[in-house]
Amino acid sequence: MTEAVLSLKNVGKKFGKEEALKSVTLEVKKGDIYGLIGRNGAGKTTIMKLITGLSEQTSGEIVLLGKNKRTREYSSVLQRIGSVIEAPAAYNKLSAYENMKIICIQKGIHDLSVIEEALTFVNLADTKKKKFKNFSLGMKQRLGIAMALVSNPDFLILDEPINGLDPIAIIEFREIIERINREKNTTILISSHILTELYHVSTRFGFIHEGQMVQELTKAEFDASNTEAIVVKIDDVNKAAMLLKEKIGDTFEVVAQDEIHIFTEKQSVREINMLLAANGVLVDYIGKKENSLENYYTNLVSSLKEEV
Ligand SMILES: Nc1ncnc2c1ncn2[C@@H]1O[C@H](COP(=O)(O)OP(=O)(O)OP(=O)(O)O)[C@@H](O)[C@H]1O
Repeated sequence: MTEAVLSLKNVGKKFGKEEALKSVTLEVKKGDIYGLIGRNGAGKTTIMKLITGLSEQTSGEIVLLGKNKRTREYSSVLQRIGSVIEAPAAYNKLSAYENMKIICIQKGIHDLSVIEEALTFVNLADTKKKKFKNFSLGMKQRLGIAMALVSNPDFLILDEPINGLDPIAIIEFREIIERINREKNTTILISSHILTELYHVSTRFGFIHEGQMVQELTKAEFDASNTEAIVVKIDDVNKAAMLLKEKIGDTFEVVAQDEIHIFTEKQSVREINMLLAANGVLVDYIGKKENSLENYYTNLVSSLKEEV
């Protein structure tokens, strides 16, 4: 079984009377890129602050790299993690290199070659004297990651790093995360409410809602439970269903008076379209429904509301 880098068991956190976390159980395994998914205020930052020792849990157990948070050894394992929680903290008037040098001094790192290496890793090696205050948001986020990388962490924690980035910066960011995970063998915990992006980058997901862990699942499990479908909207659903039954058996579902979802991989969009059109069924729409983390999360959250 793959080793757990982090586990939370029944962790609760209260701020006064408000319960920000209610008995959260979560496990990040070695090698994971774990996507922590939740709306604003769901409790993502609170979890990250508890792990990094910026805040104390009210109840439950946190074990990081084999050490319980309630033991003294926890502070030593914190040195093996890197984190960017909320905004990356850097001096506005200093360059990327100068900011990195300060981090190295703070962390007691004498070999300054790590700076160049970390900056290269996040595509910031060419920023020369440019000051932090003049960086784009994407550059700021990447510098935050470079700062977290100087100590070569086993585990990297990133709180909402994609927020506010433009599409190109998001792709660049994704490539960097994947490279860190692959080339440095770093396990990564990343939170976001931009679910399409988390879908691409993560290998495992945890859905958090109103301070509770609703579900954890791997990307493979998610994909298996979200079969792709060909969606057709037609004028005559009965006739279309009859034609489809003859052609592909029961691998379709009538979901509305004008809509059918087809689950077989054997037929292409083009073949289905031709079958329907050739038999006089008018097709208003035909296309593929992609796996959507967004839909999955929305359905999960609304099913919770129905249970209440
Ligand atoms: N220091 C604090 N004092 C009081 N309440 C707090 C504090 N920090 C967080 N909370 C509350 O805890 C809940 C969870 O907040 P948290 O910041 O963890 O959510 P989040 O999922 O990270 O949201 P966001 O995406 O907006 O950052 C919220 O209701 C928030 O108001």
